[in-house]
Amino acid sequence: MDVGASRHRETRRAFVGVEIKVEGLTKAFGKDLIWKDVSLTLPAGEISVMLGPSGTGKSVFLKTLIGLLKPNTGNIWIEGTDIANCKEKELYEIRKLFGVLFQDGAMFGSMDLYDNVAFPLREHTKKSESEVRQIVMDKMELVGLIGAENKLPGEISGGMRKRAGLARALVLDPEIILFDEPDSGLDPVRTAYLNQLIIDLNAQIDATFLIVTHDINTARTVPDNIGLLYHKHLAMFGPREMLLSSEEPVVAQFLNAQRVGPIGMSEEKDADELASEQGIEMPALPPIPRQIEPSDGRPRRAQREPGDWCRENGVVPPPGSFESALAATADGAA
Ligand SMILES: Nc1ncnc2c1ncn2[C@@H]1O[C@H](COP(=O)(O)OP(=O)(O)OP(=O)(O)O)[C@@H](O)[C@H]1O
Repeated sequence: MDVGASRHRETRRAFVGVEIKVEGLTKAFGKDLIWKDVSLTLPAGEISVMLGPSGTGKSVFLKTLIGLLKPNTGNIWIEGTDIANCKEKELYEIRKLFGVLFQDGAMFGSMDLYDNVAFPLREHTKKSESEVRQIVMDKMELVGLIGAENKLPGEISGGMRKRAGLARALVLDPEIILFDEPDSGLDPVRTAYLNQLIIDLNAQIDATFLIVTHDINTARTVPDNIGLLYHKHLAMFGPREMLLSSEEPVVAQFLNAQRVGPIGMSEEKDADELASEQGIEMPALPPIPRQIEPSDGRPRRAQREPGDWCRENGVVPPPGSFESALAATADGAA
């Protein structure tokens, strides 16, 4: 009998995470408008990614979702509470649903990884040290850090720090996990491992994930949904296949990392540059890659069959879409 698999089954929860419904959200700092009228729903238990050129307010969006920043107008509904307009006490309660992985892991430099991961438990619960130990070791195992408990954050690599930050974000069993650029500063191999870890984690805990990233490969292969902030508004938000098959110039340019299109060096291209591009066609959309699947082969609750959304919506995906990585490699080699 596969003991690992049965233990895994037991740890999968019988419920899915929490939906976040954002309505007409606007944020400005003084006269400086960051984004306006953002509306979207992060579906319960699904993985969503928020993309956008630098400075478009992705981190501000994350901080607003968790109530660290107040929007000027709009609502953020979580389990029947509008956290954009609720009392501090209610916000405090709702915040307990969140786990956040900050960009640099946000570890205390003087504490070893064990104490860093144990910190929220010691701070926010009355658990005994033996219970704390069990939870910390469980989460350290989940992120592959067993054996590194006594290292200081300064003694480990950036990838390990992120995983330690993730273990700490998990100790209070969050229903929603926000990842602020989890792949920043990581090499492509470490990013691939972290992306697999994110998928495996979602399969296991069914929480609602929102990832802010600049990494196009992450955006194309990890999430169930993609959003794009651009020019002070939400250009588009929807299922991954919808955005990856979209010909909308801003979406197609950003998701395919192309130079031709409306987005320029300083976010918007100037009129001359755009005029010189008149008549230049946008390159054809590349194939839609397959979404990363859990490493144990069991589908996530939110996972859909490759091409499902395109079929349901009568969209013909770009040629070569959804071929398995192996088939694509074999084709390339032929
Ligand atoms: N507390 C604050 N007070 C005033 N302005 C702020 C504050 N926080 C962020 N900003 C401004 O909001 C804008 C958006 O910042 P934010 O960090 O959210 O962008 P981003 O899309 O996450 O960028 P990047 O991709 O480069 O990390 C920036 O112009 C920033 O200066």
